[in-house]
Parts: sequence; C-alpha cells; structure tokens
Amino acid sequence: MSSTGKVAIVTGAAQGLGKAFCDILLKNGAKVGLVDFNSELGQKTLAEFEQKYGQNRVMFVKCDVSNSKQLSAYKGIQCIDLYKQTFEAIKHKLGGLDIVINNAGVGGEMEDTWERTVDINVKGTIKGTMLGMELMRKDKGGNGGVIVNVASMAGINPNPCGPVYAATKSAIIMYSQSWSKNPELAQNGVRINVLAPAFADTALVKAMGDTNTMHAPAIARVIMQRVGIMTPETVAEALYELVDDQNKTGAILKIAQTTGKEYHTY
Ligand SMILES: NC(=O)C1=CN([C@@H]2O[C@H](COP(=O)(O)OP(=O)(O)OC[C@H]3O[C@@H](n4cnc5c(N)ncnc54)[C@H](O)[C@@H]3O)[C@@H](O)[C@H]2O)C=CC1
Ligand SMILES: CCC(=O)/C=C/C=C\C[C@@H](O)/C=C/C=C/C=C\[C@@H](O)CCCC(=O)O
Repeated sequence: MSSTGKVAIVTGAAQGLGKAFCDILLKNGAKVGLVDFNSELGQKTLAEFEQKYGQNRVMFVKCDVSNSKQLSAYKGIQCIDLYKQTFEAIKHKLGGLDIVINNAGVGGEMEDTWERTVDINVKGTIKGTMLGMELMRKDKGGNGGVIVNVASMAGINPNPCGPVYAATKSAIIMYSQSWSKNPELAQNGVRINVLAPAFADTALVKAMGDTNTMHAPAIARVIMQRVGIMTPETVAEALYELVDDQNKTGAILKIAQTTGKEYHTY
C-alpha cells in the first residue's frame, strides 16, 4: 500500500537508520519532517531528499529529543517546550500528522555518559510517543495514525556490552506494549508498534570499538559475526511493514541479517 499524502515525523533522521526510514516513507509517497540535533548533517540530508523527491514533501527541524524544556528570552524569560513546538510546526507546515517514528538513540555506558543514554533513548522516546498521541488521537482533533518506536534486539536478549543501552531498549518495548493494550488508543485510531533490529551498518555500530561507548566490545564482535550486519535499507523495509499494515498494533518486529524477520511475543 502507498503512504501518498500521509505526513510522517522521523527523529534521529540525519543519518543511519533514521535517514533510511525517511527514504522509504518518501518513496512510498509520504511527506516527511526530519528531526535531529545535528543541524549540519540534517540540512545536508534535507538537501539530498529535496533533490530526489522535490522541495514540498520534506522539511528539517533541529531538536534535541532529550531536552524539551529550554529557556527562551522571547517575551521575557520563560520555559518553552521545543520538542512539542517541533512536532506542532511539522504538523502545521506539512498539513497533518499520520506517522511518528521515534528513532533517535545513542550508546554510552560510562560514568559520564550513561545518563545521557537514558535521557535520549527512554525520555526522548516516551516524550515523542506522548506528542504523537496528542497530535494524532481522534479525540484530540487528529485523524489517527501509527507510532513506531525503535528499540533493539538488545532490549530482548541480555547485552553484556551495554547493560544501560539494553535497559533503555527494554523500557521502550514495555512502554509501547503497555500503551498498545489500552483500548483508548485503538478507539482513537492510533496504533503503536516496536521495531527491534540487530546490527545494521551505521555510525552507531562503527563506533563500537570505542570503549567509551560500550563494555567488552570483543563480545559484541562475536555476536555480530553470529547475527550479521544489515544494510539500513533492509531495516527500513521492516519498519515500513509496521507502518503500512493497518492490522498491526502492539507488534514487536525483530530483524537480523542471519535470521530475517520474526514477530516477538511474550
Ligand atoms: N545500528 C544498529 O545496529 C541498531 C540501531 N538501533 C537503534 O536505531 C536508532 C538509530 O540508530 P543508528 O541509525 O544506528 O544511529 P546513528 O548514530 O547512525 O544515527 C542516530 C541519529 O540520531 C541523532 N540523534 C542522537 N541523539 C539525538 C537527540 N538527542 N536528539 C535528536 N537527534 C539525535 C544523531 O544525530 C544521528 O543523526 C537508535 O535508536 C539505535 O539505538 C537499534 C538496533 C540496531
Ligand atoms: C552500548 C551500545 C551497545 O551496547 C551496542 C550498540 C550497538 C548496536 C546497536 C544495537 O541496538 C544492536 C544490538 C544487536 C543485538 C543482536 C543480537 C543479540 O541480541 C543476540 C544475543 C544472542 C546471541 O548471543 O546470539
């Protein structure tokens, strides 16, 4: 099925899996709002997509999903919610909101980085889900839609290289599953699914030899050899299945190079 005329938001869209998710959504006719805190890379990716798909179907907004409340000097010092403003601006400019992909995520396990991992992966995804529900629920003036939260196989299987990372991804899975069991969400036309990929060829994985990012990278390399490394495009096809299949809510789709796609059940 096509997503022609639908409007999507993808966080962490400047590179890697997020960029591939934007591409498959654009290829299938959607308009896409790219969100990323890396402004330079975000603008570069935006220019690529404008060239490929035209200027009116894509926009970029700089936003750090872990830092929604920021002080603004506009009209006196006040706290503004930049994350909320970002989603609202995209809905306004692209003419609606139907698809939210909460993808922004990082690794970082050390004393000075683990809290950032929790803030971005957990708080960023929860807040993105809340905003998606707020703007898409029929009882709040929306037209319904779908949220896909990007977890990881590391949120299902124990991950000796990244206990904090694994905990954040488990949190994403159970947060999303819990919402999917609330009939209120379906009654208001919103589906919520989880994508749980194994390794894909992105900057996150390339940085894995860095012991500032993870524990025991040698173990990760052994697991990686066993499960293989996917292209971002392969992962994007799985993502699109969760977006496109109107019957899918509460689904957890695992995908790995060696084992392919499999729906996980508890
Ligand atoms: N690459 C892999 O093997 C796998 C990745 N994942 C998950 O997929 C998601 C994307 O990962 P990759 O594309 O591999 O990573 P990546 O590092 O290539 O890209 C992540 C993007 O998110 C952006 N980002 C990071 N923190 C942000 C923040 N606070 N606010 C806004 N943007 C932010 C970065 O600027 C970057 O553009 C992450 O949630 C990751 O945990 C899950 C399973 C496997
Ligand atoms: C600190 C960050 C971190 O721990 C690793 C990040 C690297 C890649 C992204 C991550 O989301 C990928 C995880 C892939 C896991 C794949 C499979 C395992 O869960 C299988 C475990 C069972 C086995 O030992 O084969």
